[in-house]
Amino acid sequence: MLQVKNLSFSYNKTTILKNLNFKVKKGEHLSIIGESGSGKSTLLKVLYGEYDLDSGHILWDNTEILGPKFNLVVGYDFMKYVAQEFDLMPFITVEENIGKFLSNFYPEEKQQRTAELLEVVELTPFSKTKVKTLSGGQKQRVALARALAKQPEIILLDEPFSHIDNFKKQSLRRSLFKYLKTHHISCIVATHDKDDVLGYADRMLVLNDKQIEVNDIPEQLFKNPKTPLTASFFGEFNVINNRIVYAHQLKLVNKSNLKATVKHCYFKGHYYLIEADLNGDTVFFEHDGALKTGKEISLTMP
Ligand SMILES: Nc1ncnc2c1ncn2[C@@H]1O[C@H](COP(=O)(O)OP(=O)(O)OP(=O)(O)O)[C@@H](O)[C@H]1O
Repeated sequence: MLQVKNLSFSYNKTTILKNLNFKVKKGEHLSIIGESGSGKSTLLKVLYGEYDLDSGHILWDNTEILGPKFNLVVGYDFMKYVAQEFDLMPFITVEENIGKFLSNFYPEEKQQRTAELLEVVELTPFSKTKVKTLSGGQKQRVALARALAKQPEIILLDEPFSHIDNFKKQSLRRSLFKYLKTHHISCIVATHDKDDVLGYADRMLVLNDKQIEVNDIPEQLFKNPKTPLTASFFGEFNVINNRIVYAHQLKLVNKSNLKATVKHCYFKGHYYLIEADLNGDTVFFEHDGALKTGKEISLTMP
């Protein structure tokens, strides 16, 4: 289990993380979310031992994770970290990059393991391709496979699918997260994408103003977001009568006390997002058809 106790960290004199406390159990999947600049990447780097803490402790089971002041080489065998900038060897092939950290003593096992990992990241057809000729998304997948090569106990992923197109993202996400769960590998994923969280993460931690705003089960946070920041992660929302109401919860009805005027209509595929004026405030709701600008409407909320 990973235990983070009273962790504080600053770059020079600027505090980025203040007094964080949380745990990640074996095989558990934790998502870290927060606005750009809230310190998600910094937290992953600190957990990896890339920096020294101002104060606090990080423990993986009984091993204390320490920064460069105490370690000549950053990192531990049980933990892998895939940064946003993946640092691969460009002049060798995909399979050589993945196999780089596997023992040459057992060539058959090495080959099997490489083939298994290529499948997890859906790069089997590129096994003999030189990394320098790959696209950004393909390189990101090689970096993921390489981090898994030696079966870590915990993996830290910084926006793991940021370079991967939507077409591939869905299946890669399923394949990778399924692999981590089956092999009881704990993972901490910094992300901006709710699809990386819903359906996969056991817990979701929201970073705000250097601290943990909330750490809970994603379903709870989705159903009952306590703050606009949490709600905004899941989608378009409104604050009406001091309540957070998602756009999909606000419905058009024949008659109600919530009278609004349509301002704009956005085509969103299987629905339209309607922007309306409600007593001088802008509200958004989802509707299955387009509505004309200027139309007077009535709305209801749960
Ligand atoms: N090496 C560094 N030295 C000094 N300040 C840094 C360094 N790296 C990041 N910062 C600052 O720390 C803060 C947190 O940055 P960080 O990259 O951790 O945020 P983030 O939540 O991961 O953002 P994003 O979602 O945009 O990736 C930012 O204000 C950033 O400018």
